[in-house]
Amino acid sequence: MVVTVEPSSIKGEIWAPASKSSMQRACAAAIAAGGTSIIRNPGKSNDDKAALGVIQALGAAIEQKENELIIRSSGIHARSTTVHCGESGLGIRMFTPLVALNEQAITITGEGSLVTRPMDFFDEVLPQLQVSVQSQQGKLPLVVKGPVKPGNITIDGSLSSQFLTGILLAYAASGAKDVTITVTNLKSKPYVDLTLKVMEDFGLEVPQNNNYESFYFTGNRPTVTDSRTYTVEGDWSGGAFLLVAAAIAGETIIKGLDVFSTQADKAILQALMSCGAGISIEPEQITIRPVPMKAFHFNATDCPDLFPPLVALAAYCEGTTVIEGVGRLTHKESNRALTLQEEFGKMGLSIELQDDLMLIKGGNGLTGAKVHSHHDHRIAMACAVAALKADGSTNIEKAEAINKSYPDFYEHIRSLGAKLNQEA
Ligand SMILES: O=C(O)C1=C[C@@H](OP(=O)(O)O)[C@@H](O)[C@H](O)C1
Ligand SMILES: C=C(OP(=O)(O)O)C(=O)O
Repeated sequence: MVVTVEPSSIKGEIWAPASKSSMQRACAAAIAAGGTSIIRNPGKSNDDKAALGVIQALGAAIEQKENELIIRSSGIHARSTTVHCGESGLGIRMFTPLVALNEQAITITGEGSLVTRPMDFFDEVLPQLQVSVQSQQGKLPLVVKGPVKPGNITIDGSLSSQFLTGILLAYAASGAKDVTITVTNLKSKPYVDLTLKVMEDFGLEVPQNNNYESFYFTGNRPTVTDSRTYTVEGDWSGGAFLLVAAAIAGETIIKGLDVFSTQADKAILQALMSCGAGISIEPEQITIRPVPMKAFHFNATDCPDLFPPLVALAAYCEGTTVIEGVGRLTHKESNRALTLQEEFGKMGLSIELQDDLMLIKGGNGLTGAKVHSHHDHRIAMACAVAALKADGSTNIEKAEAINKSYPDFYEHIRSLGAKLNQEA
């Protein structure tokens, strides 16, 4: 699909979408905790749908109601020998240790960019938990045969926090007792906070967190409840595109973003404040309007998904913006440092990469161009937002990539007045 964005002004009020990080964790915690879980504000992105498919394959029953889901679980008992994780990095890394709670061999597959993303972690770590694993030299498909036997282990957290999220959930689900997960060089720490928060919300044991260096399970699960209700959080990652669109293209009120959330991408607020954006934060809503903005410095090491919206923002900030954390971008849906450089380059933006730093020379205006998403949802959304104030129209090829996280994105910005055209 090609989406054409014409220069536009936006105005109005919009609700942020459901967070796939919150929704996918809720699916995993619901099956791990057992009993009945009512999930309010469920997400409907492709990654969310994949998570629902995985827990069904692992034995959960799902009932769809209007704006809520009911998940019933009697523990993790696979009813299929294949589990499909769609294109979700979190999905495969979080669910693989849970799949490995089963005794039978199960094949774990995925699609799109997921087939080239690194999974070597499992080759190294799962055998230490008595799980046999086969991969294609660290890539999909994986075949795992458990059950996981939790023990004291040391894992590397430098590539992704998602593996730790999976191990934490699997340890909690299997009643790990008196064991410690030691983690070296953990990145994306707030995502681990979100995991621990969801574990707490579903009544799983939350291990003692020793400064993100080790996590200790006593084996004492808090009072077990048979049912609970969980509301999926509004998404700061998708919401960041709405906030940046407003800062660039017109006064907008964004609702549904919890300023007390543990989501990593809430840090977009710091960047907006550093560049002098016209922002007003209230408990129920954030209002943002265009004012002249200046270049800023920002460390995105622990919130790498903010790079694409930050580049769109920096393009409209006077001077050279510096963003740290480029090394975190290599293994996402695309190699995002390079795709941002290439696609924004077509719109006339200069982006330099110096080791872990990205330097963006903003404030010179952008030119509409023919760009490509590289099948990466965040690249498509960043280009669409930046195109709102470019000179001339922008065509985004493979624009449907947004379905991975934010299927309503184009509808949402259109409802605010953006001039968009979609062609099959
Ligand atoms: O746990 C999560 O929900 C995620 C963690 C982050 O990955 P890394 O831990 O690999 O940085 C982030 O980039 C991804 O989009 C979602
Ligand atoms: C990298 C992302 O997701 P995942 O790793 O879960 O595929 C993302 O949403 O930008």
